[in-house]
Amino acid sequence: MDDQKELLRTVFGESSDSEDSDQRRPQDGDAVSVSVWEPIQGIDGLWLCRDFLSPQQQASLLASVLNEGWFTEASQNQAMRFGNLPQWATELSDSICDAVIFGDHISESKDLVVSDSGMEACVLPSILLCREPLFDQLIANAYQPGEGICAHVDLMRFEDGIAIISLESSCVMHFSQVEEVCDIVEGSENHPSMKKMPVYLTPGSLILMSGPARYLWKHEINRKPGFQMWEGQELKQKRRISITLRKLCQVE
Ligand SMILES: O=C(O)CCC(=O)C(=O)O
Ligand SMILES: [Fe+2]
Repeated sequence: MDDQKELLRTVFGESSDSEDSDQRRPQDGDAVSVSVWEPIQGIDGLWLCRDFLSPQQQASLLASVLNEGWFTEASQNQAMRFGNLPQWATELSDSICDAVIFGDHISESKDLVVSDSGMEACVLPSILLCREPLFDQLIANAYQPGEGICAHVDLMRFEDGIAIISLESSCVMHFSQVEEVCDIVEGSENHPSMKKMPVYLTPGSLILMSGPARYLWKHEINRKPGFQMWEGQELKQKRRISITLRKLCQVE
């Protein structure tokens, strides 16, 4: 176990068991026991946990979201909460914390995952993981088939360390470097650094963005025909709901 993990486990103790919640930890019969994190190659600070929520946990989270009265009509596509989050969101945030502390990394090479700086990469720097609360802003987005979100970097009013959980429908999220870091010259659209990097998000998956992934890369979801391609196939679209958790910057 690496030093950071050992330190975090000492600070946080062992994984907390379910406290009257379906979302906290996998239940009996669930196949998932330990969260597995994949670094997204080429995007420092972007990690994917594919099986973060079991099907049962997804159903429970979706029920909690819908129970808020959100998304009862197809025209309603966004809801936000600031400050004290609903209990289900606090539990979700605790589960993210557990998944970071107790999860395992995988890498194609089976070597230690290293960041661009040559340091062993961590899913979320401990300075972010230890802040209290970990998240205090929640945004839930509902996308009907064909709907997505334009390329953007999340607003600077939010701190580093952003989590996105996907529900209901798979999608491809594309990442592209912000222009200032691409050293753009005219006609450089085909330059490797301008390439959009696709990341496949399945229901129940979680991505964490920090550092370069949060500040130096834009993310977008284009669900127009022809853009949701994965392994040569166009994805079938249904409604997709996402939960984004962030922490507001403190104002002095
Ligand atoms: O829906 C998503 O997966 C992304 C949402 C997002 O990027 C945002 O709300 O800033
Ligand atoms: Fe975003």
